[in-house]
Formats: sequence, C-alpha cells, structure tokens
Amino acid sequence: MKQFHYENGELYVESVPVEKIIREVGSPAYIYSERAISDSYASYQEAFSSHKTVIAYAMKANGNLSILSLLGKKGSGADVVSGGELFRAMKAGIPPDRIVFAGVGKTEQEMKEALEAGILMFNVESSMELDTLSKVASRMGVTANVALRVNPDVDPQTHPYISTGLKKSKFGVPVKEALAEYLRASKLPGIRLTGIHQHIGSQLTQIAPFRDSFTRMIAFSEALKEKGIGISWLDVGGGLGIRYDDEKVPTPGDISREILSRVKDPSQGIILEPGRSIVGNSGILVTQVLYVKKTEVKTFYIGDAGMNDLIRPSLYGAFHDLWPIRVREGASVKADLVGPVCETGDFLVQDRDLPPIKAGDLVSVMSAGAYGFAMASNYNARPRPPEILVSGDRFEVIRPRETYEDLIRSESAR
Ligand SMILES: Cc1ncc(COP(=O)(O)O)c(C=O)c1O
Ligand SMILES: N[C@@H](CCCC[NH3+])C(=O)O
Repeated sequence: MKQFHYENGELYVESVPVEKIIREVGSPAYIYSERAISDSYASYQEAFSSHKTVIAYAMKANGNLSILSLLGKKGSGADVVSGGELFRAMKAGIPPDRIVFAGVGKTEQEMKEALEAGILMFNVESSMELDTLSKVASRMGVTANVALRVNPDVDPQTHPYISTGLKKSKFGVPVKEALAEYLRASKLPGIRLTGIHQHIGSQLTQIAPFRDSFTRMIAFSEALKEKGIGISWLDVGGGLGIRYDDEKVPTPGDISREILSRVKDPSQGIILEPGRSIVGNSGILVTQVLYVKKTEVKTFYIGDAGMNDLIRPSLYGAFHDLWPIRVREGASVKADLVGPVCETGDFLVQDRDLPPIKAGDLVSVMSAGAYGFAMASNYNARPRPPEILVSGDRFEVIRPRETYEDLIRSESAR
C-alpha cells in the first residue's frame, strides 16, 4: 500500500493529493495507482522468470480498458470468463495467443468468438461443454486448444462463496473422473489437449492449499503422460490473497517456489491467473460523509457510496480498512459507514472503531481495486462512479462518472 500514504496529515496516491482529484471529478470515485499495479505485476514476472510463463490477468477483478492495456503492454495475457471479457481484452490490445477462457457456462456463440480470435486455450469445465466445443470447432473446421479444469477437492480455507476447488462446488471436472474425460477428449474431433487447469478459490492466505492442489496436478499430468497425453501448459489459476486487514499473505515468490520446485523442465509452460493480487491493493474508493446519525444504540456515518458501488462488505461481510483523507485529532468512535441504498445490508464498514469523522469529510475505503468497480451496479438508479488512474504527479479519468442519460440509454418509455 506504499503508493497510498500521508503527507502532512493528507492522503496521497503516488504524488497526487486525493482531495485534488475529488475536487475535479467529484465523489464517490475509484482511484488506482499505476505504480502499484505495475509493481504487483512485476513481482509475478520476477518470481516466474526462470520458466516459460503466461501471466493471464484475471480481468474479472478489474476490466477497465486502460488497466488491461497497461498490463498488456507489459506482456500480460488475460483470463476471460465471457464473450464480453474477450471483447474487452482484445479491444485493449491483449494478443489472443495469451488469452485463456474459463467458466462453467460458455455458450456456442462465445466459443465461436473465441475460436475465431484464436485464443491460447479453453479451460473446459464439464463433459457436456467439451462435446459442445468439439461440435462448434468441427463445424468451423478449426481445432480448439483445451485444458480440462480439474477440481482437485482441496479446501482453500477461504470464504465459502469464493471456494471453487471443493467436491461440492460447481466448478471443473471431479478429479476422479478427469483421466477418463481426458481419454475421451483425446478422441473428439476439433479438440487438441494442450493443458490442465485448476483454480481452487480466491483470497487464499495459506500456502498449503496451493501446495496440495499443485501436487495433485503434477501427479495427474504424469498419469496423463503414461497414457500418451503430453501437456504443454499447466494452468495453476489465480487466487493469491491480499492484505485487507492484518492477514499475512503469501507472495508470488512463495507460490513460485512451491510450483517451480516441482517442475523439472523449464520449457514446461505455466499459466497463472492472478486477479485480486494485481489490482486489489492498487485502488481505493473515496466517499464523502454526507450525514452523521446517532441513535440510542449506534453511530452511522452516511456516505455517498453504497453497496451498488462496492458490494463486497454486503455480499461476503468483507473487511475494508477506512482511512480519512485528512487526519483529524480526537478519539475514535465505534460506528458504521453506510450508503444511501434502500437495503439494511448497505454498509461498507460495520461496528468498527473509526477515526474521528465529521459530515462533509472524505474517507477512503481501502483495498478496493479488485472486485470493486467490476461488481458495481446501477441499483437504485445510481450512476456508477468514475475511475481515475494516477501515474506519478498526474491523474487521468479512465472512465467518467455515469450520467442519468447513461442509465436509460437503451430503454424507451411507452
Ligand atoms: C478461473 C479463475 N481464474 C482466476 C481467478 C482470479 O482469482 P483471484 O482474483 O483471486 O486471483 C478466478 C476468480 O476467483 C477464477 O475463477
Ligand atoms: N468477487 C469476489 C471474488 C470472486 C472471484 C471470482 N472467481 C471478491 O470480491 O472477493
């Protein structure tokens, strides 16, 4: 978080005071640090530099075109999960031969688009999907590069909504059925088996689940080799956690040691799909406190950003730290920071000792660069906030605030 720091009691992003940005673009607003994004990406590049690696940024975390093109220019690929994400990635200039496509419900149309683009690999999640891809590719007279997403049944020790590698989860092909499915796939027209894919969950803070699932992946790739199926790419997914509160999280270097120590051949291709760990701590959501409301039992700071702008606290009970934009002297107060949305679950912070805050103050919801704007909605007909990218002493609006007209653009009143 070193790109977000105080100078004389005032919060800066890189060399720009947050207040200066808000004066120009208004509140609420997402603000990202280019330096922070570049540094996170570089830590993956360095950690995996000894092996042939594609870092396929999981753009679901933050799919802004400027961020995609920033990463694309550094050599990043993209992990996409829809035709829309594929479209965005290509618009941002990410070459298709660095794009992998995951997701349990790809449509025939999406498969066709990805085949036309010539993506690196489809990460296929079920037998039926495999048959559909074979049919679509054969019809087009092309061959789809395929990995099966193998569900290793490993507990990632994270929030249940974002655990994906357990037996009971909807993702991937159960590890027990995977060998038979690969053998079947090897005979299907229009399919070329090029990889194995795993992704066990998000916001992983322990190294053991990575180790367990990768150990299973290596064992599985050896079982495939014995059956004559050689694999070019081991796609180990994403999921590395970030520090929201006081978590101690593994680094890309820790992950690479686990992985690369087991991969003897440096020409064995590795694909990584980090999302949160690239952008999560590279962004904040700034909101202005409109009102302070004290009841018999609680203090509420009512801000101009709500669950439609950042849904993680409402959806997962997620913790986001709260920093004042200007530090005030005084005692902390136990309070909630809530939004204007008509839902009791509309809170960004709940029952927490917060620094002294007055109506009119700007505050920063930290660690909001991943799954922040990306999951924002127009609920309550609220225009989504702008996104700002800071680079050194400059800042740029990389997505303007939506207008009321944007809200109704494709509708008509009868
Ligand atoms: C297939 C796949 N790859 C990569 C990611 C990115 O995960 P994270 O943002 O936790 O790195 C996800 C989301 O969890 C995913 O579902
Ligand atoms: N959206 C989630 C993570 C889901 C990851 C996508 N597979 C979050 O905010 O933490």
